[in-house]
Amino acid sequence: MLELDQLVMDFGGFRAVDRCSFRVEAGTITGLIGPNGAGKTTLFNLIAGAFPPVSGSIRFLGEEVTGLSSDALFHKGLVRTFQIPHEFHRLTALENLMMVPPAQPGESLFANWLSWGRVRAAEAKVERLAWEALEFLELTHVAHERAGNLSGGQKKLLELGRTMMTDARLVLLDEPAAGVNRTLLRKLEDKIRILNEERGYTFILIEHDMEMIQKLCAPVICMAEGKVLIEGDFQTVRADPRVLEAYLGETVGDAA
Ligand SMILES: Nc1ncnc2c1ncn2[C@@H]1O[C@H](COP(=O)(O)OP(=O)(O)OP(=O)(O)O)[C@@H](O)[C@H]1O
Repeated sequence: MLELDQLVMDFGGFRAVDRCSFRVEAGTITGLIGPNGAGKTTLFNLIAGAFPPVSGSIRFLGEEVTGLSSDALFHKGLVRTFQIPHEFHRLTALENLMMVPPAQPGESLFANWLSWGRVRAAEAKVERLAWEALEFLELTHVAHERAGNLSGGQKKLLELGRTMMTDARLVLLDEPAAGVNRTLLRKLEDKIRILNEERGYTFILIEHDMEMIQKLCAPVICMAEGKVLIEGDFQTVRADPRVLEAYLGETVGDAA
């Protein structure tokens, strides 16, 4: 589904992503781990089209997509979840879902200007989808609650819900477990698994919570200092001395 070949990203003279190559097979949940500053988020930014790489290439669904904007990638089914924007905190959970732009350009409001009936039909479809997402995520009881009032875990579920409003094929999740209590964390894991197994979403997940990585992810890729250190199943990656060394380096560095 996704193929990264020798991706490089520099900030000034600093190489944040250093010749990263790997493939993501359709139907998998790939875990991306590594110590702070390893380059994980920068790599996500490259994949999602936030900025183009200095060099290297990205193929998605067999097509060369290097340098395409995040908007163009979104329409191809490559979706990155973001924290709910601050200005959306005043909107309800339901409205937040309904604000996700349509996945198909043909569904734009402009196209529907021609016919009031089509506008109403499109709106009804979006609302139905939004309720389905809320039901799936067990959030119907907070449908009319402002997003800003939701707990950390409920916000993460809502972010996942926003991907359900699109024709997502590949979803990039950046630290889904951060700030989520243990109960909601289990629910979040279940929902990610169901979206993967039953709805066919492929995921790449950056996460520091190793329990979540162990439960959900195969394969696991560990990065350090901008490079891919190792790829394999959780046990193999965890046992690799280079991985231990990379994390220990972080501990020593942090303490200094
Ligand atoms: N816009 C930027 N300008 C300059 N340096 C940057 C920029 N974005 C990231 N970096 C640097 O690139 C390196 C990789 O950062 P990145 O955020 O990708 O790491 P990470 O693995 O996601 O870390 P964390 O787990 O802490 O989120 C870091 O040293 C960071 O300071």
